[in-house]
Amino acid sequence: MGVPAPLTREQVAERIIAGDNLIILRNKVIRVPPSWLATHPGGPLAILHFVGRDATDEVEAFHSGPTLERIAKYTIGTVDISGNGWESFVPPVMSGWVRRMGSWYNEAEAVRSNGDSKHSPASQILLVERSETSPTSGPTLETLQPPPTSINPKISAQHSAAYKALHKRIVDAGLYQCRYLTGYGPEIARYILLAVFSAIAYQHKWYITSAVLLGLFWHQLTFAAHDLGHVGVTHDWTKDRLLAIFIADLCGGLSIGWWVDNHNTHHLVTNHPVHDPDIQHLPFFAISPVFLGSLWSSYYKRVMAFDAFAKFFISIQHKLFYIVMMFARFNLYVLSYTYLAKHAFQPKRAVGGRWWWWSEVICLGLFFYWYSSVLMGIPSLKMRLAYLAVSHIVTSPLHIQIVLSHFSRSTDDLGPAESFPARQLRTTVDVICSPAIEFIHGGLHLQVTHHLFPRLPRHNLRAASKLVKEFAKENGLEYAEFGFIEGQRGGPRSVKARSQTKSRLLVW
Ligand code: HEM
Repeated sequence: MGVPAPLTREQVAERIIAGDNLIILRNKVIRVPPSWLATHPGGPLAILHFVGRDATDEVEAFHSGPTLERIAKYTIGTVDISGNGWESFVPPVMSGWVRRMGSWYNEAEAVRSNGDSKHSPASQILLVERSETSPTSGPTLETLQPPPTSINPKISAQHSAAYKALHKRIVDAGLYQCRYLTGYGPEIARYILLAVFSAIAYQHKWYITSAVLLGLFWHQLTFAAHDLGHVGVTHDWTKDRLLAIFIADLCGGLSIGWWVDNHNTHHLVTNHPVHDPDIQHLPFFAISPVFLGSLWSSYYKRVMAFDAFAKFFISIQHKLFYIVMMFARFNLYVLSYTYLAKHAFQPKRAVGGRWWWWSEVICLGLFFYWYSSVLMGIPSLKMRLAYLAVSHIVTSPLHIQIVLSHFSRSTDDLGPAESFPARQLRTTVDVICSPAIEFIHGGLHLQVTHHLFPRLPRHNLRAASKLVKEFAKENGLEYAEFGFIEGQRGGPRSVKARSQTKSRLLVW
């Protein structure tokens, strides 16, 4: 028997329309079984956002070697990627289509841009609440066709090839190796010192000092939880997750499961107004540019209303920026517990089973026990409230930094033709800071490199970012970076600029 002929674009499209989740990896067509969608450790949306697309760079960035071999076992054929590579389709989920009980369901209506304008590129597809007249039968070939784009497929293929070469340089330089002693040793010493000094201050009844130190402890711990959530420390899912549950849930009161789920989606559709949950977090819609029109969030499965309340807060969002950031951690509690409640009866993931859910619930219970005991041990109500507020407000530089890392960058959707590295460099920015004080930013100031290589241990990001800068220069891509203070000036200003910009949706 000869080698089967590569599948044509039409054949791939037909199978997607028939309900198959096909993704392209190098020249292979991978069919992800429906059962795997619900149990995928990276969540179903990670896969759904790549149906019909060349997902090689994303998949190789997010999976370990053995997992990549496992993924290859789902190959059902090949495609011809000579020339400029595979011309990606628009995944059905990006047009509001999902499969439920084996049938297509239109959960939101896709609004395609009318063409290039000051406010939206021709490639932009947003989602709005579905109307009575929304189609019900399923996506069509037309739905899958990519919108017009300014992206040159030849350049995109070059970026992608250069990224693969860069990834190899990073692997060959040993930058995936975690330096436990010299890398994490000082971190662990810092966490212990902050916790111990906070306890000592508390015992001496220096409550505000204790609250500040506790806030600093949480602030620093977040970075460790972040690395563990990316399986970037031991590179073993179970070990990293157990450590992360201890740090995030028991010490910090936040769900690591919630964080990993939405954070991975954020990494894959960075800054997309309707698909990136990280720019939709703040119930204080004011900060987020996505609320400039009533849109549908494919992650939260709800309409983000552009109502009178939202309009008012958008008009003053630049004034509220720091106030909202001061209390951002409370919002993370809400998101964490809602996530765990929603996932109580969901099918167990392929890695982690149900134990992760129970461990999180138990550790969160223990967090509430120890933190409320701390508060109740303070004699006056006024001081208790001050302790609660100060310990949370001290963590706010973290939230400001994360917001700056993405909100100051483009939220345009340039369509599936844009390469993974080009998209990450366009939507992400570094905060410049000296190595001596970079522990304050926890490695996340090197956000661009982190986004290109999410599983890299944080202490190797600086070395990797030198290679990324060379890559960006050679490929004519902007590597954006600014100082933290400079970013503060630009950050709230850019938020203000957005408040004054008309809705992208309204412009259409
Ligand atoms: C048949 C297809 C797939 C299989 C078998 C698979 C398997 C896995 C496994 C076993 C993990 C746990 C981490 C690891 O062992 O490396 C994982 C995590 C993940 N996968 Fe997949 N995956 C598939 C497709 C995809 C696709 C198409 C994407 C999108 C680009 C994706 C994105 C992710 C993400 C974001 C994570 C989380 C990584 C992290 O926690 O840092 N996966 N996947």
